[in-house]
Amino acid sequence: MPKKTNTKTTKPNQRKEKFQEFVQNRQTQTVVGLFIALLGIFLFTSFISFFFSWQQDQSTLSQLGDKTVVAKNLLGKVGANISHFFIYNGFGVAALLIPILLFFTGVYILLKIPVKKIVKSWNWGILGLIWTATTLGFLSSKNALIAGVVGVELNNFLIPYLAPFGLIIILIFGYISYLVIRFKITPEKIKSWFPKKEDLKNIKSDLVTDEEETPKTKKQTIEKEVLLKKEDETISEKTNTVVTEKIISLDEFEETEKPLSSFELNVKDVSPTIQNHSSIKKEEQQKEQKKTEDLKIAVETSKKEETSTSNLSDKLVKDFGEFDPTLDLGNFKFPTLNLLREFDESISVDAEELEANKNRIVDTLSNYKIGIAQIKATVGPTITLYEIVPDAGIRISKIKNLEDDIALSLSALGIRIIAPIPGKGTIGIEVPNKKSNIVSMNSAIASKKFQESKMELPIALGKTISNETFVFDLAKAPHMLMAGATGQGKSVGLNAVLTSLLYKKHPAEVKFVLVDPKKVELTLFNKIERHYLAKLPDTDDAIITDTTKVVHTLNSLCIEMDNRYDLLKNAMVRNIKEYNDKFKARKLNPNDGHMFLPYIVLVIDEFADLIMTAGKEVETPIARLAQLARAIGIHLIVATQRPSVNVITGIIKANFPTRVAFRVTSKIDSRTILDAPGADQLIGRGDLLYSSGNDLTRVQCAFVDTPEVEKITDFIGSQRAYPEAYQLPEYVGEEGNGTELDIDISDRDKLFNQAAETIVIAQQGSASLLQRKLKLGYNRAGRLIDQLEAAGIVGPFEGSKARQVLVTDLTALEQLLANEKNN
Ligand SMILES: Nc1ncnc2c1ncn2[C@@H]1O[C@H](COP(=O)(O)OP(=O)(O)OP(=O)(O)O)[C@@H](O)[C@H]1O
Repeated sequence: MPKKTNTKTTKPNQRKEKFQEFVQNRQTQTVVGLFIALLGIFLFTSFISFFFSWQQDQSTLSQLGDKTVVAKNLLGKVGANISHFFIYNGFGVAALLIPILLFFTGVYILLKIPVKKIVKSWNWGILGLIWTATTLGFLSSKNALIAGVVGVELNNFLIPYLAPFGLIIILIFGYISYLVIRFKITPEKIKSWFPKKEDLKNIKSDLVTDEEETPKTKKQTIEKEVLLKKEDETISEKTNTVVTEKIISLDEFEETEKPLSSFELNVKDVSPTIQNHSSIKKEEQQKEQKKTEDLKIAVETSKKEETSTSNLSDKLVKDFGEFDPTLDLGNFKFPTLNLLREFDESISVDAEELEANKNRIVDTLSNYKIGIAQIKATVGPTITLYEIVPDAGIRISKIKNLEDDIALSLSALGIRIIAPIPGKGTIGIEVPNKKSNIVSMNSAIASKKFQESKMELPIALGKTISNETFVFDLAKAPHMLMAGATGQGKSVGLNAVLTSLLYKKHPAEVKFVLVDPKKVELTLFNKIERHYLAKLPDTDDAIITDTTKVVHTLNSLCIEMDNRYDLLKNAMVRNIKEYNDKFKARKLNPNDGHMFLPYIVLVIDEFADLIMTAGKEVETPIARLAQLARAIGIHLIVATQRPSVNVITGIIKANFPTRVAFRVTSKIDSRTILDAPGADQLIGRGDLLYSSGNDLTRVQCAFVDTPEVEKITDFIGSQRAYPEAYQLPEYVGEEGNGTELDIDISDRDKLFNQAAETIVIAQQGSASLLQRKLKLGYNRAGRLIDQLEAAGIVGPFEGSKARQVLVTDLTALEQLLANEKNN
C-alpha cells in the first residue's frame, strides 16, 4: 500500500518539475514570446481593419466554413470573426488594448522580464478595458461598435441606478485614481509643473539685462548658467543634451564673433527649463552677493593661543631632561680595569699533547670496534674538546657507555663525553689540558661582549671552551643556584658575579643583600655598604651573618616585593624595567610614593648551613621570593657546598632555573643541581657547568682573588657615598611580639577599629593589606597588627603567610569590641 501512495505523490511532482523545466527553457520562452507578440500584431491589424470593413463582412460571419465567401478584413474571415467577437460583442474601440497587451506580453517574455510585471499590466489592462468601454458607451450614446456590448450593457445597468451624472463622476474618479496610482501624480507634482509668477518675472528681467550685456560677458553668463545647470541633478537628461549643444554653439560664437542679435537666437533656443532654473540661481547669487557687500565685518584678530604641553611629563622632561637616578652620586667613578690582575692567557697549543690524546681516543674507540670518520680539536683555557664524527651505523649510546674506559685509557681526570653535541651532530670528548690557563677577571671584564652588552644585569662568568667570554643576564636568569664541593671555586664564582655588577652598574641601579654565615667570604664588601648594600633599618652590619637576621631580612625582602608590586600596579606596568623607564620619563609622581627602583641581588653563601639552622623559616620566604620577585627586580643567588635534596628542595629547585655547578663529589649531587650528570667529572679550580634550561655549557670561571676584590671595594668605598645603606622595609619578627601583646586598650591606634573591620572583611591578617587599604606606613600597620593580635582578632605570626583572622564577620567583631569595653 505505501508503495502505491509513493508513486502517486512522486508522479505529479515529477510532472510539475518537468513542466517547470520546459517553461524555464529559453527556447520555449523565445517561441512563446514571439507567438504572443505576433498574435498581438495580428489582432491589432484585424481590429483596425474591422472598423473599415465590418459592414461588408457582416454577412460572412455566419459563413465561416464556406470557402467561396471572402471577407474584406485584412486578416480574412478569421480576423473578421475574432474582431467581431472582441469589438462588437466585447469592448468596442477599447478592445484595441487587447492586442497591445498581447504584443507587450510577448516582448516581455522574449526579454525575460519578470512574470509579475506581465500580470500587473494585464490587471490594469482589463480594468482599462471595462472602464473605457463604459465611458465610450456613455459618450457614444450606447453605440455597440464603439463601446461594444459590454460597454452598452454596463451603461444600461448603471444609468438607472446612478443617473448619467453619477456615472460621469464615477468614471472620472476611476481615471484620476488610475493616474494617481499608476503614475504617482500628486497635487505637489502638478504644482511643480507650472512656473511661479516670480520666476516668470525673472525670466523677463533676465532677457532685458541680457540685452544690455556685451557679447563677451553674455557668453560668460551663459557659461556660468550652463555650469550651474550641470550641477543640478533634478534636470532631466534631455535638457543636458541641449546644454551640450549650447556649449558647442557658444564656441562657434567665439570664433565668428556674431552680433548680439544672432546670439540671442541661440539663447532663446535653450530649453525654457534651463533658462528658468539658471535665472533663479543667478538671482539668488546676486542677492547674496549684495548682502555680503553691504555687510561690513569687524575683524578681530585672535591672539595666538599659548600652547602648553598637555602632558606634564613631557614638559618636565623638556625642562629638566629625563630623571637620572645616578645624579645623587654624579661623580661616581666605576672601578678601573687595572685593579684586576692580568694573567698570561695566551693558549699555547701543545701539538704533541693533542696528537697523543687523539691517538689514544682513536685506539680506545677502535678497541670497542668504533670507527672514527673525522676528529677535530678545540683548545680552551683548561679543556680541549675533541669532536668526533663516528663511522656510519655506530650507536651513540655505545660511545657514551665507554666514558670511563676512555678516561682510563687517557689516564686523565675530568673527561666528559657529550653525545651528541647539541646542534652540531658530532660527539664531543672534553679532555683537560696538562697545563691549564687561568681566566682572569680582567680579561672577562675587558671583553667586548661584556663591555658592549645591553643587558640589565650582565655577568661575565668566565670563558667557554672556545675561549669566548661567557656573559649572561642575571635579570633574565632570574635566580641562580650555585653548588660545588669545598675548594672548587664557589666563593671565587660569587666574587666574579659581584665584580661584574660593580664594573657595570651604578650604585643607584643595583643593591646587594649579602648573607654570609661563614662571616669571612663577603666581609670585604662591607666597604661599599653605603654605595651598594641594602640592609634592615637599625642594624649595624649590612652583611648578614646570623640566622635570625637572615629570616628578618628575607621577610623584609618579601615586604619590599609586595610594596614594589603595589607600585608597579599603580603605575600600570608589568615589570621593573618598564616602571623605571616610566619613572625616568617623569610619568610617575614621587609624591604618590613612586621612586626609582634599584635591582636587588640577594646573595646567600652556605645555604645548607642556613637550612640546617633555620629550616622552613628560611625556605618559605626564599621560595616566595624566587617565585614572585623576578618582575620587581629582586634576584637571588644561592650557593651551597652540599647540594643534597634536603638542602635544595623541590620548591627551591623549581624556582631557580639557572644553575651553576662546580665540581661535586658524586653523580647524585650533580643530578641534584643540574638534573644531569657531568659536574662530578669537572676538574675543579673554577671549572663549571652552567645550565639554564636544557643546555649545559662548560665554562672556566674567571678568577678574582681576594686582594683584587679588596682593591675594587677600596676604590669604590673611598668615593662619596649615600648617607646610609639602602633601607629595606622594617620587619617585626615573631619574637618581638610576645612582650608587646598586652597592649592597653587606651593605647590603641586611632585607626584600630577601622583596621579591625578591614581585616575582618578581607579575612586576611596582613600588615601590607592595612598599608594599602588605610594608606599607612609599614611600622604603623605592623603595630596595628600587633594590637589586633592582642585583641584576639588575628592569630599569631606565621612566617611569610598572612595571619589567621579569628573573627568571622563584622557582627562578631562588634560584639567582641563591646565586651572589651564592658570589661
Ligand atoms: N676560577 C678559578 N681559577 C683558578 N683557580 C681557582 C678558581 N676558582 C677557585 N680557584 C682556586 O680554588 C681555590 C678555592 O676556591 P674557593 O675559595 O672559591 O672555593 P670554595 O668553593 O669557595 O670553597 P669553600 O666552599 O671551602 O669556601 C682558590 O683559592 C683558588 O686557588
